[in-house]
Amino acid sequence: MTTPALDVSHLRKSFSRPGSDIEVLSDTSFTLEPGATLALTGESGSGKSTLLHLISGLDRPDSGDIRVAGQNITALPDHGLARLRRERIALIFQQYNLIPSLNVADNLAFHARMAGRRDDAWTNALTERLGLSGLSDRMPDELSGGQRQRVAIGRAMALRPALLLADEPTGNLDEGSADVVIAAMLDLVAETGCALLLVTHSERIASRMSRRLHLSHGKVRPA
Ligand SMILES: Nc1ncnc2c1ncn2[C@@H]1O[C@H](COP(=O)(O)OP(=O)(O)OP(=O)(O)O)[C@@H](O)[C@H]1O
Repeated sequence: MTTPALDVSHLRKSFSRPGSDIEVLSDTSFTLEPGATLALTGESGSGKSTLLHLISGLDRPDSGDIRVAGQNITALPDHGLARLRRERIALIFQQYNLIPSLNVADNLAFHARMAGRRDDAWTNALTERLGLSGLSDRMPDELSGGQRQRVAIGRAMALRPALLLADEPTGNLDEGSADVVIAAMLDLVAETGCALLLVTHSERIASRMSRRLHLSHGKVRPA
């Protein structure tokens, strides 16, 4: 049996507010196989970003388990979690989050170099596959939104993660640029066997994923 890229089991998360607690996730469970693509939808405030933060190890659940490529991240101490996040989980955000002082080539290779896993052949292949070959010397502020997001995808995939988490990755892009970005992600996910969990408000983008889940009242259900 294949080990799931992601196994989320009975997750609960509340936030304490003066006078009241907000239960955001009450019993959230799902799995994602290697190479699978999943769209997560839900109303604003339903907890999509909270769920991504827990899966990426940026925050801890109150209870429940999260396994990434078989490893239970909820049981890991902080340093082990930081390492797993660096090596197995990649994140793409709506705001690109490129390093403004580094050019395209250095942004793309940044995380792999930081992890001591420089692989020039793979980063060169990613540069070409993402249509960035002529842009290697450009700085982030000299790029369009779609180009910036393609650099962010390259940076995420340079480490060959088991799981790619994308939070509204095309939220700032027009339809044409969004389509190019989604096609690039799906192409690289299919090639590497990485699993993709993508949060979106867009029906059009969600329909491109192989599976869909809707988050409502703290639980996910097939959409
Ligand atoms: N650190 C926090 N402290 C208190 N409440 C929080 C915190 N983070 C999130 N929340 C609350 O948890 C709920 C879910 O927020 P979350 O950002 O996960 O929703 P979302 O589905 O991603 O929304 P959107 O689609 O608008 O981005 C909201 O009611 C939010 O106010």
